[in-house]
Amino acid sequence: MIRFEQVVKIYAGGQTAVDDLTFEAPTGQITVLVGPSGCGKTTSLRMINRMIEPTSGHISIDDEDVQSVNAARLRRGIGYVIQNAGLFPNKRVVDNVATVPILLGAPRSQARTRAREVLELVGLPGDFADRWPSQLSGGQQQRVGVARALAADPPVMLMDEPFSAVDPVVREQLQDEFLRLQRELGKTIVFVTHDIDEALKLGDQIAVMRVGGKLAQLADPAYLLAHPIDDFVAGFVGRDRGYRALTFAQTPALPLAAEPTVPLGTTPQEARAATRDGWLLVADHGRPVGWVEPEHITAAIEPAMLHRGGTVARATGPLRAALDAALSSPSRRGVITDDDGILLGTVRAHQVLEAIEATDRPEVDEADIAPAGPTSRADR
Ligand SMILES: Nc1ncnc2c1ncn2[C@@H]1O[C@H](COP(=O)(O)OP(=O)(O)OP(=O)(O)O)[C@@H](O)[C@H]1O
Repeated sequence: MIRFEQVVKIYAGGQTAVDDLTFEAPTGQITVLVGPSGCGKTTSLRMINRMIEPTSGHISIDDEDVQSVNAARLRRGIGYVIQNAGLFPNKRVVDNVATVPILLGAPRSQARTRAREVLELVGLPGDFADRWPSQLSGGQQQRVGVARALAADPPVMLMDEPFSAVDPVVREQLQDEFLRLQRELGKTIVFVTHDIDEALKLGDQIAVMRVGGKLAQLADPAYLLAHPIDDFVAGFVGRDRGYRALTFAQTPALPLAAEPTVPLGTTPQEARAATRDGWLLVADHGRPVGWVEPEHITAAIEPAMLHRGGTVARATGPLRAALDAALSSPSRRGVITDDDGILLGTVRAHQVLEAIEATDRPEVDEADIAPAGPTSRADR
């Protein structure tokens, strides 16, 4: 666990960057520091590995005060990932990743073997290792940055806007892969971002900071969305927070209606006989593949005829996904499957809304600042 106790940082010019910061980042979880530009996120992060020294207060890792550890040694034991990856341009990818293990005394060949393993783990197998950083895309460079931080298998990782410099599609992929990795590795991570959506997606708990370096609220994502502590936090988590909170709502049993399906290859005549309201669900071995309008087909059903707009939701997934499935379906019936993608039935938007109405909201805690709840990544 990383613990901040009344940490203050006042820079030489008199600028208070961090003001009386107290919080804990629990072992094996992702704590996200989020807030507007200049609120002291990076300063807070860099005080953990002593790239910046606090003016007063204490930071400890597993009850050991970081001030009592040699700064260079401390840093080698903590993974650190920054925006734009910060790779050494004159070192091949494999040697970038092997840097810390070598500094820690690993023989070069062993460090390189480990580097190749970690590169594979982050989705850069084979010949990527032998390229120069300039021969990689921005997203691939970020992956190398994550691999480099993981190479020495540190229990603690500090990540400063690691996915901000890539386009939104690549960012989503990197976030998904990062969550998958974290489920396997269970590192203690402090992650800085100014993007509330990224914070809500990645954080087991979120520390919202305000300009002046003060902690505004510390809570898990569902609680933060349901109970922002003041106007600043409410504004920061956004106007559509009620809708976004559905991402975290436990799914009650939805009233699913049986939905007739036909396979690919069904003739127009058969399809017209099977439809109830002009739309017909096509499934392949129980897996829904899309909707057709039998009135508008003139040949046996093939993939190119399918309406692809509708999303599919898992029965165990969030209510937001079920609502989206209903709203995006051309038949207005949302397709619901089991975890293996097998059709369970369909649901209408008003039924999802009724389920939402019946859902408990997170309770308001007596304390103004809520502790992170028991929700873990694996549950989402
Ligand atoms: N070396 C420095 N000397 C003086 N002031 C600094 C220094 N570094 C940062 N600051 C100031 O401290 C405050 C906090 O900066 P910090 O970089 O920690 O914020 P941040 O929340 O990470 O911002 P951003 O999201 O823009 O990166 C800012 O007002 C900044 O101008």
